[in-house]
This record gives sequence, C-alpha cells and structure tokens, in this order.
Amino acid sequence: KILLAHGAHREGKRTDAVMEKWRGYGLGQFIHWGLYAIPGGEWNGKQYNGAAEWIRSWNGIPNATYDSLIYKFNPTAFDATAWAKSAKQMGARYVTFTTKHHDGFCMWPSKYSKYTVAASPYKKDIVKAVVDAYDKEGIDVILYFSVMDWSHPDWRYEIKTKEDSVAFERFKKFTRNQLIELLTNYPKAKGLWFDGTWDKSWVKQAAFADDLETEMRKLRPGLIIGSRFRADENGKRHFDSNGVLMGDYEQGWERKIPNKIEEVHGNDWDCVMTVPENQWGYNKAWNGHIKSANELLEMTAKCVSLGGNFVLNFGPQGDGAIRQEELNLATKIGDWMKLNQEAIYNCGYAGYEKQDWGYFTKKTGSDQVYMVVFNVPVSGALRLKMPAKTKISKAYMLADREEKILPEEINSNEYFLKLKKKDHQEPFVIVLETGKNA
Ligand SMILES: C#C[C@@H]1N[C@@H](C)[C@@H](O)[C@H]1O
Repeated sequence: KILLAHGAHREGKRTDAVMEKWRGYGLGQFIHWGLYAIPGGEWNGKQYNGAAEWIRSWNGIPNATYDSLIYKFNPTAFDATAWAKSAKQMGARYVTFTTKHHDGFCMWPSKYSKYTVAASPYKKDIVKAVVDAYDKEGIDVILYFSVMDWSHPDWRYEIKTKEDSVAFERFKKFTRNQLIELLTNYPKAKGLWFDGTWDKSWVKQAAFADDLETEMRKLRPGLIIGSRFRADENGKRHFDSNGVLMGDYEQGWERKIPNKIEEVHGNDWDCVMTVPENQWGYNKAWNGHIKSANELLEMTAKCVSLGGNFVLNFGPQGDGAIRQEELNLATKIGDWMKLNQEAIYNCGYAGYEKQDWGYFTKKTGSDQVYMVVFNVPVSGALRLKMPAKTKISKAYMLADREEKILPEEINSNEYFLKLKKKDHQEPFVIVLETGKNA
C-alpha cells in the first residue's frame, strides 16, 4: 500500500442516513442552464458542432462577445416551481443544478465575482429559486460547480511560470470563497457535483483540494461529494494511487453505463446522461440520436440493477422554459414510474446473473426481487435462470398484482415464465417471491 497524505480517507460505502437515502434515489434530474442557453449552439447563423454549453470555447466567438450575453440574460419564462413539479411528476428524487459552468457565469449573486445574475437584467438569485422550489417538492438538491472557470483572469490550465503560480493562488482562494458561499447561502443543498477538475493546474493541488474538501464536510456535515473533485498527490483522479475511490460516489459514468457489477468496484455511483448524444446546455438543433422514453427507462433500470442512480439531463432555453420535447419525455417517464417505481426506488443489485429479458433489481434491506422486462422473446415466455437453490414461489405483474404468472420449472433453478400478453409496447415489472430451498 502506498502511503498517501491526500488519497482516499475512507474505504467502502458511507453508511450514514444521508448517503443511504442518496443510494436509494434511483432516478435524478440534471439541469444545465446558463448564458450558453441564449445562443443555443448557434452563432451568427452558424451551428457550433460541439456541446452547446461549450460554445464560449469556440474560436468563432470572441470571449468578450460571449461574456456580453450577461446583458441579454432576462429569462422571463423561468419558473422554478414549474420545473420542480415536472421533475416530481417524472419521479426524480434529486436534482443536480449548474451553479457555475465552465464559462464562469454564476447563477447566484456571488460576492466574489461581477459575472453573476446580479449584474444581468434578471438580477434575481436563480440558485435560491431552484433550491427552494425543488426542496418544496421533496426533491433533494445537489449543486454542480465547475472548478475550471474560463472567464476568471486567474484561471490557468497549467502552472508554467511564477506569474501563473501567483495568479492560481488567487484563483484557489476565489474557488474556496465561492464554495463556502454556496454552502452558507444554500444550506438545504445535500451535495456538490464537481466538474472541470481535469486540468494540470488543479490536479496539482492535492493538498489544497483535500483540505478544502475536509473544510466543506465540517461546515456541512453529511455533505455528499463525488470522486471528481480532487486528485491525490500523485495526480491520480477518482481512484487514488492505491485504487481506492476518493469521495462518496464514483462520478466517472458520464454518458456511459457499466455493463457488469465488477466495473463499479463495490462503490456508490451515478450515471449522468444527455437526451441527445452530447448536448447538456440548450441546443436549438434537436438532432442526431435523441433517446426515447423507453431507452431512458432501460438506462434507469440498468443503473439501478447495478447499484447506481440514473440522472437525466434537461437543458432549459434562454428564456427559462424547458423545451417541449424534454417535458414530453418527463411525462412519459413519470407515467411509467408511477406504475413501477417500487422496482426502482430504494433498490439495487440483486446478485443474480444478467439475462436477456432485462434487469433484476432488489429492494434494499429485503429479499424482494423484481424483473424489469424490456425484451420479450417471440415465444412469449421468459427463460429465467436463478442462483442455485433459489426457488420461485410466486411471480406476478407489478402493475396488476392479480395477473399471476405460473413459473414452469425446467430444472433445479431454471424456469419459463409464460406471459399472458406477448406484445408489450412498454417495459413492465414482474415481482418474484423467492424461497430458499428447504
Ligand atoms: C465535458 C464536460 C462537461 N461535463 C458534463 C457534466 C457537462 O457539464 C459537460 O459540459
């Protein structure tokens, strides 16, 4: 084992109530909203081919021109309560909201920057509105914060000169000030979702970042911080030089999902996912592969079946309204969750072999197992392989408990479940009562 001063300070999952609750969320919402929503991926009629929230980095736009968007930021259609109600209807149990993205524009009136909502025509504190509205709906709030800050004069990608070093020391103080300010202003926030921490300048700040994380946890006991915040003194990120996860959950699953339990190394994790292939901020062009509600439900079930949470991203428009396509997805997902949430909330890895028909989930703290079915074979019967000595005593449709399914035992731990209906247009859940062999 390598001796580390700034590696992981804990091994294995947190066992406190706040993290137990986080572990059971199942489904969350990400919201990317900022000045980038005004151009929406387009500038002077030209389409930016990167992610819309990165448009400031496009050499087609002078930085000062982008930054002057602050004078156009007046989202008259912004209604945090409407957002929170839509998220509630979708079945999201937590929301991650961009307080400051890489462009450095602060969605709260930070004392430490001029580049904030306070200096826009809108003036009001958007972070507060979001935290209060979601909290009122019973949805926990996680604050997204980008360390990388393109608009700050002291930001550096790498420390090459003495001047860089002096500037970056100022930047570190600024970053700490803003984080303490966020935790102080919005005490209801349950955690911080860090981003923009991959550049050499920050990766070299192992001691500073470690001390800052300790300070934030002391200020806000129970605070949830993921693995993306800091590197250890050897520059290792997410997992320290001994391969131990830093932070409370793994944040590496951005637009990707593990395929087997071994890939999550016994840690908590969440997957953050875009609806288009790679657009987090609002993009006028709603093109490329747009994921359907059923695809997103399958991703949700897959994440929960491997012990993680699925966090679906929404990119509100420059005027603050959420686009109709995203509202429609939220409605479809919510309709399904209303019927089937029992197989998603407070569920996790069942420990059974993955099978073609879909995903097993298991209620945490109980033996209750669910089958979330996406693929019904043409035979209309699901082949089910259980661990040795695990018998099925009962099986029924979650959405209609009267619809019993008679498991036909093929051999000691394999069954056929014959379904009443063959052509399912939507995923569905079968509840399995399993009894150990006497
Ligand atoms: C790259 C990158 C960033 N990480 C995602 C969560 C979005 O914020 C994207 O801009």
